Amino acid sequence: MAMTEGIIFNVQRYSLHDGPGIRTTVFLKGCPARCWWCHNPESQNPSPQTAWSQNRCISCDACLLACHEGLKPREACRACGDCAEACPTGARELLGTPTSVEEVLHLILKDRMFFEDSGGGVTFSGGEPLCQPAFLKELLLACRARGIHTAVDTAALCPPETLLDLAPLTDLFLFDLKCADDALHQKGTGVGNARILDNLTRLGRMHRNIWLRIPVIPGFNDTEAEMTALADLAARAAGVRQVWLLPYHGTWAAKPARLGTEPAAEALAAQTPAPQTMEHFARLFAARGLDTQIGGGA
Ligand SMILES: C[S@@+](CC[C@H](N)C(=O)[O-])C[C@H]1O[C@@H](n2cnc3c(N)ncnc32)[C@H](O)[C@@H]1O
Ligand code: SF4
Ligand code: SF4
Ligand code: SF4
Repeated sequence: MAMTEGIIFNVQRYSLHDGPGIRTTVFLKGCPARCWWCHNPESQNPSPQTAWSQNRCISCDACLLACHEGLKPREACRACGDCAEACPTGARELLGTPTSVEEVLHLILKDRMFFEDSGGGVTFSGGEPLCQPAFLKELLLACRARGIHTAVDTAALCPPETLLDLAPLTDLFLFDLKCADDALHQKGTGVGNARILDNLTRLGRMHRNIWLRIPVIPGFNDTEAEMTALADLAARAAGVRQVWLLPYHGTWAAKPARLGTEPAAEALAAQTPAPQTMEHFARLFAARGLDTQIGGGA
């Protein structure tokens, strides 16, 4: 097997919200979008980076001593991870590790028994997993060769050739749609949605197992007009088996401080939508004949 490496920032075992059954979710680093609500902001930068949690720090200076460059400021840090390794409390972390296909596979195979018993498998998420296409392709091939069910959790922010090349190797797509209006999409995520919609049309022509995932984000797409437009779009798309409406949650909240960034003003004001709001939006999709669920994905 080739020794392709990718950058991953987390592997979550026993995940119940990223497709059917019990799953291992592998998070790949790098994303061209900057959704202000993103619960994985540590995924956006494609390179390994350090983080620091003030509330865990006991001011022991072990990290300072470990960094032979005197604890580099963020811009000069080469993300070697020595400071994180020296930290006794986990306050200093390295987010993102170059990892080979074999290493990822080794982790995945630990849970094979759970996959078989529950109808689960592995989900590749991120970040935008399609930003590391060669790595992802080898992982998908390796899983296929071992009969492991695969899901790719994507916002389809990639050239169509990349998506279509990986489609025959992927058992399930968790395809994210964030809003129908291009200008609104640009405003909320930093990128337009023309490529995403085109990718959905192309994927639907060749793949029969797409679950659309639509995050319901207050102040962004939680309007009757947007949800109706998304429901129309979902009803027109080919290959869609299910629609999942994901209520916004604020689990990103502690992350900007760790990453040394500022949260967006919209994020500070956002509240999780009420269950009645979610149910109302779900009815818009169900009324168009779509099998619609509210929640995380399974
Ligand atoms: C972090 S994304 C990674 C995959 C891909 N980049 C995408 O956006 O679909 C995984 C899922 O989390 C959802 N998500 C991100 N931030 C969220 C938040 N604050 N509340 C609810 N869902 C969120 C996304 O809409 C997507 O369905
Ligand atoms: S990751 Fe390496 S270079 Fe960066 S601050 Fe830590 S020890 Fe220094
Ligand atoms: S090693 Fe960890 S606990 Fe000690 S000063 Fe550095 S960040 Fe704080
Ligand atoms: S596309 Fe996904 S990973 Fe990228 S910023 Fe948006 S929610 Fe986060």
